[in-house]
Amino acid sequence: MASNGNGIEVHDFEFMSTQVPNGLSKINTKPAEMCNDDTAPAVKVTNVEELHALQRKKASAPTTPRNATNPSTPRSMTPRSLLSEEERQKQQMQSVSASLASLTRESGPQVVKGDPARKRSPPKSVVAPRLDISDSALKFTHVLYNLSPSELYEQAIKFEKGSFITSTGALATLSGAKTGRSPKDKRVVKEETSQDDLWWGKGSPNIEMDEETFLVNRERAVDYLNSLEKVFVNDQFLNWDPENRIKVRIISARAYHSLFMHNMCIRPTPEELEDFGTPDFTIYNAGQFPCNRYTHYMSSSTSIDLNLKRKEMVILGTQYAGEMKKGLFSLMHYLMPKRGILSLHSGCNMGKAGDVALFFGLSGTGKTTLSTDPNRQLIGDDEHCWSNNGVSNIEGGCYAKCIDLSQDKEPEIWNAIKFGTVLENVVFEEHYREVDYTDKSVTENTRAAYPIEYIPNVRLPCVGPHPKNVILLSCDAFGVLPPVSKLTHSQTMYHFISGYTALVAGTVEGVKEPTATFSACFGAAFIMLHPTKYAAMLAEKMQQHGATAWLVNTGWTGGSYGVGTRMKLAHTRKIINAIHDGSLLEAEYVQTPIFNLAVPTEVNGVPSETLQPQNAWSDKKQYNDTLKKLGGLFQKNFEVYADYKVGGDSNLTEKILAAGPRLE
Ligand SMILES: Nc1ncnc2c1ncn2[C@@H]1O[C@H](COP(=O)(O)OP(=O)(O)O)[C@@H](O)[C@H]1O
Ligand SMILES: C=C(OP(=O)(O)O)C(=O)O
Ligand SMILES: [Ca+2]
Ligand SMILES: [Mn+2]
Repeated sequence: MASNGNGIEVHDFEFMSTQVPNGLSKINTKPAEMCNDDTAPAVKVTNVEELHALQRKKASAPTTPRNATNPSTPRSMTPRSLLSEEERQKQQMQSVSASLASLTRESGPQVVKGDPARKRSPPKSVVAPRLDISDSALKFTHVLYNLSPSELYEQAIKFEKGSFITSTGALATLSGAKTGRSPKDKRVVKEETSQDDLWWGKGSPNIEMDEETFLVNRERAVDYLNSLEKVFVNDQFLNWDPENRIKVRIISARAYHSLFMHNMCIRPTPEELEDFGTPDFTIYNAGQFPCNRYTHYMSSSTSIDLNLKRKEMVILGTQYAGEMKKGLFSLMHYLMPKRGILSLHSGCNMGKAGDVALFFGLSGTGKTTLSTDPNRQLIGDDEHCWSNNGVSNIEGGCYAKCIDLSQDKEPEIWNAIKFGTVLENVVFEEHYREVDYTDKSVTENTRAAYPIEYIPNVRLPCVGPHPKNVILLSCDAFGVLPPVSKLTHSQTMYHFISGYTALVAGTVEGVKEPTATFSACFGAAFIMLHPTKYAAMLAEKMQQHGATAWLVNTGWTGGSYGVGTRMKLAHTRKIINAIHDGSLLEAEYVQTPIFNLAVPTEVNGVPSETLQPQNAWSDKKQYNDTLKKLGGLFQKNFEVYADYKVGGDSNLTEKILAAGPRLE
């Protein structure tokens, strides 16, 4: 072998070659009539740019499939409206420019659609030229509008630190300093259109803010977003009930946030996107950019501000994506009851016989895990509406906890963690990018957000008939609540209003004492009206449709946290199966002390001795003391509701008060 002088190796043998003056051999090209493998015609381009342009076919982001038989709805490329494509795009960008407009300057920012990295010629403005020129007005903000998961992956990986593709194809991301919601930093504007309807004061999640302060924060977010070279805009829907669909626009600074909402909201078809028009609600997510602590009402550098009159939400100083999803849920908790529709913090699935079950519960109690069931169609894992027509999912995706996730115990969720899924704050092996779901180094609240159709037995559209069973999930770390009990109508209301769960205090070594959490309607952080309003609606709907309610403890058995163990998921699933198939309704029941709960003596597949919690405890005195202690916590929590009426029926209120634990 020899070198040609340029460091390139030249093979010093001769094959059909002729010697040329510089000593290098020239290989003869084959005659045309000889056998040639290269039968495909040459590409029709004149340069490499054109070749690369060919690689990318014009289309829009994937939509949420509308039915189960055809999950991949063909993407029509013919615009339905009479507007030219150019005119339509212009209107779209004018709408985005209006959303991003500063309220203190003359007109909206100059927005231009597309990735700044791909532009070669100067962009054309979509807003009229103005006289009061400022630097911010001269600058273009590039709008990455409803990008597809692939495009969002590329943006995240190129520009956002901490973004990686895992071994199964998911996008691993970091949410920064905040790895959970910040309920103490949530503010709701007190304004004349909604203030009389909303729940204010003790126990309420709605901490007030005035209209002007909202505008200060809005301006801060808008200025921050416009100062960026590019922003992500998602135009999507909430609610599978077509009559009560809400159009939402989410403006964010990160591809991770855009992909998260792409997965979590309902994805429009190209036709729906064309007709999108003005959104009903807009989120300005400034993410890592903090609020100004000198601003009135601010108690930290994080602020999540909801303005029902302006139909806007501003997020400053947190990148936790769940804040957007749950912010929209708060909005629905205001809008839907106004239309006589009950909004529910619950999972929902449906059996082959068309029997629908709701799974209420606070964070981590099992809504997502238990509504994802191979034998039943998934309607949704977290947010639903119950109208006169039945139930509908609000969202287009699921948001599962992944701590200790195993393929064995939760195969459907495991398999959903693939290309397109956002994995938040998980830890992975650095070379193969295999996720270690047991690793809590970043947080215990690791999450996966995936489109709902990633669960194979999804029900599309995500709607169903009136529920037959209502399951109240409680993760009782005290270990005294029975694994399952059947509730009376008034007990259902008592436990729904109480919204009890007790999780272990944290991951700190040696923390033994569980802390009780009472969260009205199993979602006090998201409700907008007084809890009794939702409770009255639930009571009425359950009675009207003859639904049965159950209290299921997915928490501890055989002792409190530290002594006992977590209820086996396999056992909880057996219990849930017995609820679904109707067999539990036929069972024999015994009443428990203090809480007076009806507990079945047998459940197929569950050891009978675990059904009565006192049997599972070795220290009976400790069991009794713990049970009394929990009863006392329930009573104390309920005191504030003693003065409220549930619905028009004063009898019901009395019955609810009597349905709680009795300590004698
Ligand atoms: N017996 C059980 N029932 C339900 N979930 C359980 C049980 N034991 C352990 N788990 C775990 O608890 C977590 C429940 O979380 P998830 O279903 O996401 O809650 P939610 O959707 O209500 O916030 C999951 O990580 C699940 O694996
Ligand atoms: C995203 C959340 O939902 P959940 O834990 O109920 O699944 C949350 O409460 O932050
Ligand atoms: Ca969940
Ligand atoms: Mn939830």
